[in-house]
Amino acid sequence: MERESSTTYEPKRNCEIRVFESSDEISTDLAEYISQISEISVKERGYFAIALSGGPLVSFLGKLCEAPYNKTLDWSKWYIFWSDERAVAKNHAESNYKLTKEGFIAKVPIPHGHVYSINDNATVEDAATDYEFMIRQLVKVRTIGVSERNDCPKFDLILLAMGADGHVASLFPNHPAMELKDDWVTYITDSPQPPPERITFTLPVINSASNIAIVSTGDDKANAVHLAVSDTTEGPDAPTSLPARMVQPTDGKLVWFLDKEAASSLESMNDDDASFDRHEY
Ligand SMILES: O=C(O)[C@H](O)[C@@H](O)[C@H](O)[C@H](O)COP(=O)(O)O
Repeated sequence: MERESSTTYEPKRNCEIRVFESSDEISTDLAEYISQISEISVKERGYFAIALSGGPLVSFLGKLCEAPYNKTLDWSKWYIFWSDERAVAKNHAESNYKLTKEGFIAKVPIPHGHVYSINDNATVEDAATDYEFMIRQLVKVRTIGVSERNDCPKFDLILLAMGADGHVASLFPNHPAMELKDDWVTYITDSPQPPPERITFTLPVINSASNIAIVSTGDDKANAVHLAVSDTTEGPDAPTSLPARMVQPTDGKLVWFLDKEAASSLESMNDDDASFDRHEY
């Protein structure tokens, strides 16, 4: 795909930032990005283990269901997981599973048995335990890779959205769930955004992925994007408790997909904290 890079900053933090004119352009580039990672993963490991999030993310997967990807990708090697789920029934309008099924999975030939949804028929505590157990089984047989650094699952790709408060998956600012080091999957019962009960990957799992993409649009995200990618470590803006900032792959690659509005605060970064590669397409 032809790309033009308009501005490049010396990267200090380990990420790439792609800025687009419209959601449609994000969708186009994201499809190519996912397709390339899927092909590499299938070639190298025989599988493609991808974790999705809920919310608006599925609306960016439309191009992946169309030509050429619907014909060229080896969908039989895809394994689908969720980085978080809201504690609602699978047929509820707010179910991440339902949103993803209707907007993506039903449109591509991924084998039914490769879709690992989170149990909606248990307490959030039990659902988190079950999901972690299931992931452990799949790590053992290497359907999901393993991080050599910490034995965490190494998903080929984790796709995240970000809220205006900087939350990713169901990890919210200042929430104790952000501190978990040994759990892979946890639950919360006090989400500041409804519904209150949710199941979520922990930061060690997110950060162990080979590839992480954060897709974020809208000017309400501009401040969180700025705090997440800046090098500020002191002062009132020090974003140590911002979940999106804590997404720091240990051995993988992080790419931000932003529209111009979400990227608008990046323009004000000066040379001292211009800490990212910025490309406009
Ligand atoms: O799980 C949820 O309750 C939300 O859907 C959430 O995680 C969402 O991804 C962000 O809030 C970004 O959503 P917007 O880009 O639509 O603001």
